[in-house]
Amino acid sequence: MATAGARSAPSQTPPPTSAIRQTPAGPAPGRAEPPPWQLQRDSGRMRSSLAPLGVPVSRDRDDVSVCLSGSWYTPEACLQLKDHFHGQVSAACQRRNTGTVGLRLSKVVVVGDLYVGKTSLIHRFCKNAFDRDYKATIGVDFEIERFEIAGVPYSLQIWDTAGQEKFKCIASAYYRGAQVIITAFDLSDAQTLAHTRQWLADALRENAATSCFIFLVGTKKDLLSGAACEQAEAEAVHLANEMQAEYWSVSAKTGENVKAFFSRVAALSFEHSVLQDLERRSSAQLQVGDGDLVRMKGSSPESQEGRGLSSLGCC
Ligand SMILES: Nc1nc2c(ncn2[C@@H]2O[C@H](COP(=O)(O)OP(=O)(O)OP(=O)(O)O)[C@@H](O)[C@H]2O)c(=O)[nH]1
Repeated sequence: MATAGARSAPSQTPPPTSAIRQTPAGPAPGRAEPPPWQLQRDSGRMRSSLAPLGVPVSRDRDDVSVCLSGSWYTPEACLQLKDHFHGQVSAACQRRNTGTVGLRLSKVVVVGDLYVGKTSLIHRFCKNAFDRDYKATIGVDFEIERFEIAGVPYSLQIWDTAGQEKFKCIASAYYRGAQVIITAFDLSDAQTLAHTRQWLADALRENAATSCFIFLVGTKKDLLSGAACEQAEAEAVHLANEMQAEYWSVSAKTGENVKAFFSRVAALSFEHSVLQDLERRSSAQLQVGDGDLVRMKGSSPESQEGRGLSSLGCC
């Protein structure tokens, strides 16, 4: 991935109660376990194409607890209105029965026009930094963010893709396998909102819509206020509904909503990953126990019906 991580010199001049809150660092000895819906973000990360296992975890934990709802978006702009994880997910977390979820990376792909602030959004979340200078992303770049959700380790691999047309074919090669698609636009530039349809269509060409969470994110919220902001957000919510996406407004400059947004991304994709894993394991068990899979040569299923083990010559 020769182009990953590169930034070029500037070639051109982005249920209705809040439950995301700061919590103290992970449970100290003797402290009560966090409730199952709590999520703790670990600021350990890496910038390379190495596999996720063994990614160093830094000690400066920046913990957040997360629930599945938030108050900064309207219910119409929300994918799911619920306060807690699915019952099976909570139970699996409590029993530490989340299979390989903690070992895998969930892929998040961020797409959108050039200059809308994709890199800035990711940098604000992963590095808590903001750069006023524009350096175009060349191809793709990625960050890995590690979380602990309800005691289960969980990692997001967040792919930053180039918005410039000339890098589009490189970037689109990395869309496949996304669990989350974040389509970003600049709240102060209506054209970039209109282009999100095409960005989403391109990302969905490589992914099944039913297997992805789709987010529409308005960036640079700090540049708008009052009626202009309300109007831009209303148009975005309307489009988000069409796209079956969840809408968020953020500012990488001020940090507004950035952590809450990624916590929401992590919570939804974590829940989905655990449910998928439970389903996969239960269907694998069914197949092992399914008598149809083992059949005596030369005999029809009907002729075997009603036979006990002794009639098959076992005992
Ligand atoms: N005021 C303000 N400026 C922002 C914000 N986010 C990004 N910018 C600025 O917008 C410009 C473009 O930001 P980038 O994050 O590089 O944009 P990008 O979408 O990654 O661009 P490409 O890599 O070309 O696709 C930079 O000058 C940023 O400083 C924001 O929230 N508020």
